[in-house]
Amino acid sequence: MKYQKRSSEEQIVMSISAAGALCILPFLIIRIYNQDWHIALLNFSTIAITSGLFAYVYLTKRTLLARWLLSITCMFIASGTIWLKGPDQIVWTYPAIICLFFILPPNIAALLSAFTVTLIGCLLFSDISLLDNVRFYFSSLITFIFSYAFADRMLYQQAQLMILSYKDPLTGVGNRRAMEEQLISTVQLQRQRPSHRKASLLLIDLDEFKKINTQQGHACGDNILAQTAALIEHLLSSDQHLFRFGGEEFVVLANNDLEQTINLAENIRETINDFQFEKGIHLTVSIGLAEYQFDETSFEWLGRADTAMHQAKAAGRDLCCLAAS
Ligand SMILES: Nc1nc2c(ncn2[C@@H]2O[C@H](COP(=O)(O)OP(=O)(O)OP(=O)(O)O)[C@@H](O)[C@H]2O)c(=O)[nH]1
Repeated sequence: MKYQKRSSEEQIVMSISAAGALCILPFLIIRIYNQDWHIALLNFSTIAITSGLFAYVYLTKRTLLARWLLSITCMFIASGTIWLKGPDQIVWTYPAIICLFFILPPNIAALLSAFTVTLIGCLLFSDISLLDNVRFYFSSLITFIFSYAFADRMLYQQAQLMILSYKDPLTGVGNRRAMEEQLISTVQLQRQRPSHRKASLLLIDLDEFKKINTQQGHACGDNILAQTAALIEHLLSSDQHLFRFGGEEFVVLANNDLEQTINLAENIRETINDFQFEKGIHLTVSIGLAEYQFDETSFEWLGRADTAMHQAKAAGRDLCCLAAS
């Protein structure tokens, strides 16, 4: 069977649904045994809903509707149980709050859990002492604050990790992973809509870069790479994206017609040639340029740009070469 990779959202919804159904099952059996039909019906409905949501996410990989339904189920199973069985079921409030923060964005979870706590508070108000009321609100508030802080922190760290995983740490431009994903989506778009505006690739290789490392040191080489990336990035429009392909090679993905991309390549070559780097270092680049051809893969497209770049090297460097069709 083919292994299906699941997003973290799918995993969270599926595990909470499965855990919910499995944890409630023993209670359902006890309720049926005790002929406690109202709560048995509530437990049965919860198991049916959570199992259904598990199957829905498993089969469709969609989570938006499932997350909302699961949150509403969490809220109502907690308040329903307390309403039917009385104050000794109060403990179900805390897992319900934590669950909401796992499933929904922190601000929405905060609103829904405040609603749930208020609802349960109203149901319990006249059944428990004033001190127990205060205890309930305080313990719910503490659970709420910890869950909010944890969920908010997780969200922030997730966003930071996402940025880091697509960024080259030395130059700050997109890394190879970012480039590959962008290339794949560009190829998909070009295949689906051949009439869509053209896309071209520039493969930019720094000439005789090894000499800089050998003569001036690796740290100086690093600075030159970062400066080169900044110089190129400065020349790009919003339709053109720079990535570090690896080592001293960069790629520009340009969603322009060929003429514009040829101008861009010449502009990059001249700008770097004219620039005075630190310690009086002078640098040139060789550029291979390839326009996307219908139905080729991203690998083939990049391969043609690479061949053109090597032709530029072979022809004496500091040149732009257009790939053969
Ligand atoms: N400082 C520094 N050097 C790097 C980095 N990545 C790759 N290099 C160096 O880049 C150099 C690339 O050398 P080569 O592939 O032989 O090419 P070249 O000297 O540029 O010569 P041509 O490409 O033929 O013009 C190697 O010396 C690598 O060590 C890096 O992140 N920092």
